[in-house]
Amino acid sequence: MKQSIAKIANLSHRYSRDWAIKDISFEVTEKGILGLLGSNGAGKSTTMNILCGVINQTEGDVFIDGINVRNNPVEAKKLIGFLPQKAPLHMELTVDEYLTHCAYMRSIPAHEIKNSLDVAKAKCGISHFSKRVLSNLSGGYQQRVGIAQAIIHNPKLVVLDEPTNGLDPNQILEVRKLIKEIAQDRSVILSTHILSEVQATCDNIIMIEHGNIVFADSMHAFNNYIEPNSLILILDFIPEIAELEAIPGITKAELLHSNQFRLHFNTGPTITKTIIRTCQDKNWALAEIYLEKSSLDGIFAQLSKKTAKI
Ligand SMILES: Nc1ncnc2c1ncn2[C@@H]1O[C@H](COP(=O)(O)OP(=O)(O)OP(=O)(O)O)[C@@H](O)[C@H]1O
Repeated sequence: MKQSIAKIANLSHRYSRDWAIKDISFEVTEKGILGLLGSNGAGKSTTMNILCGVINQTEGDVFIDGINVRNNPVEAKKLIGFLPQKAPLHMELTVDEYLTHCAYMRSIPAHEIKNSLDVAKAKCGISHFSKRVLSNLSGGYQQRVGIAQAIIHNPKLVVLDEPTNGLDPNQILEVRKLIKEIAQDRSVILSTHILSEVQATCDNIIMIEHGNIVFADSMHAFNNYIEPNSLILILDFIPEIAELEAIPGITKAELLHSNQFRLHFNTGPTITKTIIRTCQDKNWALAEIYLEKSSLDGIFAQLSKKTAKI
């Protein structure tokens, strides 16, 4: 069984009047990537800031490798690397100057600093930019420098708050690949409001909404739990809506464009086989059929319905 590296117990936080998170509990296992998914304002940054000792919680406890972050922040922070939503970069410094500064901030002994820089830069693929001023790097490379500062002291846990925000599609793929690499020998918590980010990167997922956890399990369990319930059907022959709704398992059919329909179903995704067979039998000349992926809002709606049934 995997060891736990972080324990978040009954964590709540209130900014002046309003609660941002309420009674959140979860554990982070050693190695692998945990995705913290939630829409804007759900409470992700608040959770991460408390976890990393940036702000103090109103209630509850956070333990990193058994160390209480609130009671012993200096020791706990030695085990954590943090890349906040806005990377703490000093744009006027070169990569080496900046990372050296970070190494001093992390109390790395002077004789180990060069090696720490070399390891972090090699891991993040930025060794060739050592002398480059940060403001002259692309957004993707600046983010790599942000990740390098988070691993400079070789922490057991790395916390990344929306690490691919603002990057172009190629940079997103590269940063995701880098995150997977750094998670090979430590735990990573990654926060995002993008479901596909978690699906592409994470082993486990925690979904948070209005400051509460609404789902916590493996990615595999999540994908089984959240099944699509609509599909798009494109036909060369246009049947009546009533004929589509007569297919067993179809609860509703909508005409989207001239020959494109959205079908809602209450069976599993194998409904597509029934539809393909019906199209053949009725000569509707099937051009295309595909399941629709649920949006984050749709998933929250599905989750709250399922949770209400439990
Ligand atoms: N410093 C603050 N003072 C008052 N309220 C705050 C503060 N920071 C966050 N909040 C509120 O707390 C709630 C949770 O915010 P938080 O930033 O943790 O969410 P988030 O999931 O990280 O969202 P985003 O992705 O937009 O950053 C929101 O309602 C937000 O407005």
